[in-house]
Amino acid sequence: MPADIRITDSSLRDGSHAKRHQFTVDEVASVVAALDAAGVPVIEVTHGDGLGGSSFTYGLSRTPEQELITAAVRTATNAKIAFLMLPGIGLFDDIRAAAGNGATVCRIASHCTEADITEQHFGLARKLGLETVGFLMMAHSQPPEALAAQARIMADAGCQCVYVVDSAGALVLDQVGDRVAALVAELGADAQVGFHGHENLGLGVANSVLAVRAGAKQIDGSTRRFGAGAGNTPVEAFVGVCDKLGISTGIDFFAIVDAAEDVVRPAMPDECKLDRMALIMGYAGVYSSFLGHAFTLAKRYDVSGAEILVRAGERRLVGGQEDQLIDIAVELSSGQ
Ligand SMILES: CC[C@H](O)CC(=O)C(=O)O
Ligand SMILES: [Mn+2]
Repeated sequence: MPADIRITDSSLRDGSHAKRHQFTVDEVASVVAALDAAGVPVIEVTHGDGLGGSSFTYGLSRTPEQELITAAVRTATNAKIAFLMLPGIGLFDDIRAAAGNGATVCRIASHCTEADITEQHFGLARKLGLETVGFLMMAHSQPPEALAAQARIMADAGCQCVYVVDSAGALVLDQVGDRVAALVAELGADAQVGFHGHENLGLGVANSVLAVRAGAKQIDGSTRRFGAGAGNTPVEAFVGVCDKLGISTGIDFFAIVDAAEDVVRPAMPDECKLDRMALIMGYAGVYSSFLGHAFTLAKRYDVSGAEILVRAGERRLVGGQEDQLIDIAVELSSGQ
């Protein structure tokens, strides 16, 4: 029996932000082995900012991501290995390399008003025979109908599942359902709809359930919430909730609970916490991957990390504008 929904685990990609991109091959292999054994159907492995993200601006990787992808592919017996790429950070050749190393799901992300920058990348991915997923990031910042129009651009370019991506963990309950429903109505049989949640307001699981009720067929999470900000929708909790609601995921609850505790937690530098800075991100609508940057800048310039995030929210900064966090920190340190 096919599962009702397909879960993609992002611990080894969104978790890369929380790990400051320091994954080793051994960590990736052990996490993939445990998730695969628990029945997780798709596992995403890439630098936190996607292919090509290893850089001074986004954070240098300890291990080249293509080596991590290769190790994941070698380890998985059933799970598909996915990678993320943001046009402008990753290049066509990065997609070709990931495909050559055996990854089969290509996830392409843009800010949620800029889907047109993904068109060529979806074209290449389909030509390479990859399954395609599109990410409309910072989805809280646009109303349902605007997101649906952007989803249409991705689907027409060859995207097979468009995700509503709550990058800031700012969406609340029906705000998720309304957005997912708008995409489902727009895309019909042309593409599936997915949801990617963050825990910054503590709603990852509840928001994901509402996404499924509105018609989402693919849901992202991270085991042990290992992700940016307060982390992602916890896969193990979501699987347990789905079991109780009669939504089949194909993942064994007890096996994923053990994987979370025994394998994923030891690979994490710290728990992903619902603390002051994470809550502010959810409340102010700030990109979750800014957390580590704000933390580092707060220390370097001796200013409040929370205040950096509040100003980032006021300026409506989007992914790729990490350098503007430095401007904010400098302003705060000079009393502006
Ligand atoms: C930098 C890409 C970003 O982390 C993608 C993502 O997971 C999100 O927007 O939530
Ligand atoms: Mn994310």
